[in-house]
Amino acid sequence: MEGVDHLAHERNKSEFDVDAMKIVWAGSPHAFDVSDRISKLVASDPGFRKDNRSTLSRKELFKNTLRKAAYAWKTIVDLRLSEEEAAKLRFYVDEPAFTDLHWGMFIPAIKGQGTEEQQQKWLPLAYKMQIIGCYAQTELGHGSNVQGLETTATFDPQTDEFIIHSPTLTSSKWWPGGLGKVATHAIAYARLIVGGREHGVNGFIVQLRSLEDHSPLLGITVGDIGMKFGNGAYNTMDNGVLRFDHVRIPRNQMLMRVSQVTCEGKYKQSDVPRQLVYGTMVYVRQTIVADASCALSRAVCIATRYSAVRRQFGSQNGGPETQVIDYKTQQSRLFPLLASAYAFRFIGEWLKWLYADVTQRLQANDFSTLPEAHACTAGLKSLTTTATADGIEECRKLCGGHGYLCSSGLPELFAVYVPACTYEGDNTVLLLQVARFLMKTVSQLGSSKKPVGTIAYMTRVEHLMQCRCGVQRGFAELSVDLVEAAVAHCQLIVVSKFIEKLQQEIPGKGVKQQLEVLCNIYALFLLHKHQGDFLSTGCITPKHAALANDELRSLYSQVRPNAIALVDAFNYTDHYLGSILGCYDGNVYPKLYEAAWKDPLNESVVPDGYHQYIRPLLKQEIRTARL
Ligand SMILES: CCCCCCCC/C=C\CCCCCCCCCC(=O)SCCNC(=O)CCNC(=O)[C@H](O)C(C)(C)COP(=O)(O)OP(=O)(O)OC[C@H]1O[C@@H](n2cnc3c(N)ncnc32)[C@H](O)[C@@H]1OP(=O)(O)O
Ligand SMILES: Cc1cc2nc3c(=O)[nH]c(=O)nc-3n(C[C@H](O)[C@H](O)[C@H](O)COP(=O)(O)OP(=O)(O)OC[C@H]3O[C@@H](n4cnc5c(N)ncnc54)[C@H](O)[C@@H]3O)c2cc1C
Repeated sequence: MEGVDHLAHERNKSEFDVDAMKIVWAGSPHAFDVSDRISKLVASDPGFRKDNRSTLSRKELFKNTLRKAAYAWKTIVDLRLSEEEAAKLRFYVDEPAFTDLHWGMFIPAIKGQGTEEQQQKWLPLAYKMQIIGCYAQTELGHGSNVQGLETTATFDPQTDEFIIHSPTLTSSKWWPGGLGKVATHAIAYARLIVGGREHGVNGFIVQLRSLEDHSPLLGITVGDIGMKFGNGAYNTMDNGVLRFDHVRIPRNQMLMRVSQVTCEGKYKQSDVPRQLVYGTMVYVRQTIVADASCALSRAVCIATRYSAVRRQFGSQNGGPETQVIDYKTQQSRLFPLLASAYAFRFIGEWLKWLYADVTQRLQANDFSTLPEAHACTAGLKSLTTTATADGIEECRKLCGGHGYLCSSGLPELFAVYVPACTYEGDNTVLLLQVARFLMKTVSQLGSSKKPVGTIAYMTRVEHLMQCRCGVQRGFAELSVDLVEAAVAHCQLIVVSKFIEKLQQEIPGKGVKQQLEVLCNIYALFLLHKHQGDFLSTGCITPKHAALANDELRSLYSQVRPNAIALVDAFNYTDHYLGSILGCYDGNVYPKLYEAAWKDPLNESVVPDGYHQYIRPLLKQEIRTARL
């Protein structure tokens, strides 16, 4: 029945202060207040409805996304929302759109790679959305290999301009979000050519469309690259294709914090690492880790609530069947994902600190932690997105057949999320960067340069390297093993930072105890999953492995009474979850049944096409093959 909490009995089992855990999940009382207020604002405004997405055509879907983006912007302006509140509103609108790239990449690129003068010119226009930007780096022929990009930017000293050109088909910009139909400007990455000499890939601000009638400017060919994975999902985003035909831009539209070109045509490289040109990608990778905890926690919330609602088998003398959440197999699949959601939340908090710290150091020309920041953002982006994409799919399976319904929210969540394993760096390519960092660290063992921070533990392998220092096989030859070592390195960071989180003051009855249980589940589940490596290297004995298994089962039993409260702590509205299976009150079956009849296919009891195709079949009016 409506208004009845079908999960009340589960909520009454909780052994900790859920409101206190909500603050821990949000990060602070202030962050909780902003999230709670804005999520409810979005949920209560019919202008942000999203339950019809799977029934719209691509063009209807895209136009609806533009409407919502404009409506969101109007809401932000009318309510005078702060930058933090506005970001939260865009998050809870929950629809990939051009604004993700305008706010998430175009603006950060100007802030990170533009000079003070360039920031003063372009940021006010971007913040007021008087221009809409995208990040145009990837090309048809190159994405991972940034140094392989083919677009050219040739300096013309006669006119003090750069000529931006797409020399080949494969140099066409391909994938940039927001590019296809909306962006008026791009940060385009191109090979800088000055006086016939190449100076690597740099970023250039290029206007793409008229601010009067939105038509593409002279020399610009631009459009959408077409439908992507899934129906609604990421098709709300106009990922685009862009070709330049000798497009001229003023010299001062090359982002010049890292490298400069003078009006005399002199190329100058600042005394900063050239990799700062990649700074926007590092920034986005750390935000993607926080996004991973959001996406995984959504899926886990849905699967946990539904696992408590769903009963199957086990009825004794006509009594109620067993809740599937009580099956040990269901717990062994679900609770490690619940623990991962919390683990990724805390590693996301730490990575945000690491990024802020390296940014502050860069301002003082201190580049000492840049390699570690690159390795951590690359590795943790790879680890958390892979685990989250796999976790969302596991949550769909944990919900049985109903998990495959769009009304469960899981198919769309999966379809929107999985590209995170590719965008902002293919996950394997990024792990290879971590592996390169680890090997460089190992090669420096024994020198005066002692490993610190997240690689401090590597001093312990020093003895290994000394006895094996002569044995070196090619990086490429060992890359599979090195990628596994990179994953293990990142997992160690996640576990370490979870443990460090527990050493902080954590208010609320039973809250720290619950987090300790989740931390132990996360760590022991990894040990169980990789026990072959731990056993073969002698890190643990078979008895240790058995003890870990026993402890995991015990920990699952400890989580069980708190599972619903632990997902309630995410404080997601039913609107944001977009899932009948995950609705707060657990009143699933009536809602599933009601939703079915709303499908357009049920607008008529006799389907279109019956008289044309089915009736002739049934009436044998179609010659049938001799049976
Ligand atoms: C239904 C609801 C759904 C809810 C879920 C929603 C979830 C999503 C929510 C929000 C979405 C947010 C919006 C996201 C939208 C998508 C955005 C995507 C945008 C993009 O994809 S932009 C393009 C990204 N492209 C890449 O990442 C390219 C990857 N390739 C590279 O980074 C580089 O090519 C490379 C690093 C792999 C190699 O570079 P290269 O110059 O060749 O360098 P190397 O020779 O390998 O190394 C040399 C040296 O440099 C060091 N180094 C490399 N990179 C960096 C760096 N970034 N910073 C610092 N140092 C770096 C490297 O370590 C070497 O050092 P050494 O010499 O060893 O000391
Ligand atoms: C939804 C979505 C949104 C995007 N948005 C943007 C955007 O806004 N702006 C933008 O510029 N780009 C964007 N991209 C592009 C994205 O950044 C690239 O697709 C991504 O960097 C991967 O590069 P790639 O496509 O060249 O993959 P590839 O590198 O071609 O990967 C193909 C395979 O090759 C393997 N591989 C590649 N190099 C190596 C190597 N050295 N060693 C071992 N294996 C290797 C990879 O692991 C992978 O298995 C987007 C992509 C998607 C899917």
